[in-house]
Amino acid sequence: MSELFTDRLWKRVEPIWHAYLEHPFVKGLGEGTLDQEKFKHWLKQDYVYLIDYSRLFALGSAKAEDLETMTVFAKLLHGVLDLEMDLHRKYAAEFGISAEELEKTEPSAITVAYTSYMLNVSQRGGVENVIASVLACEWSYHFIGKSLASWPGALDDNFYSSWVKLYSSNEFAELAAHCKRLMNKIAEDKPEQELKRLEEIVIRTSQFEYMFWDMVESRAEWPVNQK
Ligand SMILES: Cc1ncc(CN)c(N)n1
Repeated sequence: MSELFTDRLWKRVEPIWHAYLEHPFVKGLGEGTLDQEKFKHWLKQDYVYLIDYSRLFALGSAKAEDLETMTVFAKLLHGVLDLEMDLHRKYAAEFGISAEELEKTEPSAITVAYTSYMLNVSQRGGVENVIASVLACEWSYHFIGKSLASWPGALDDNFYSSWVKLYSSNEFAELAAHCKRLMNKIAEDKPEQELKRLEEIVIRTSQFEYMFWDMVESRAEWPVNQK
């Protein structure tokens, strides 16, 4: 049996994704010691990130050439809007932040750069660009969730255990698996040159993921504050 495209991708992204586990923000989540002001920054930035991320699934559905692919993108869209963003809304309520307030968050420079990159790549290409753009996001969070779930105490009752539980859950695993299956199916008949191009999108988005962790750790917004 020939190698799956996602196995090939894994070899390229593995060093980047292992660096996430060494990142102070991610470590703080797993150890339950993360500064809540930093987490609040993640919560707000990630909420507006996920709004644009959802648009990608809607775009994937519109660009799909068959009903099966259209349905997978629709399931992924539902997964973000309901399952994942519900986690954000619940945490926000604990901070006394309403869903409306979350939605009004001003996206930071990195949030804009990351979502604009994915939207640009996806709008310029076919369904293969869309799935390559969204893959690292869904798959790497599940990788992080599963890794943190094996750390001592990460699933015990602490402020961040709901975070670890969601991203290591079977429901979230299924969303990541949908993305991987779709990526492999679409890659099946693609020439090497095209596979290389898709691989680069996955590497870039993996790098953006690291930059997003950095941004929330330092609570960065824009370099010059106008307020
Ligand atoms: C930045 C980012 N990347 C990935 C995920 C998981 N969907 C997320 N919520 N936020």
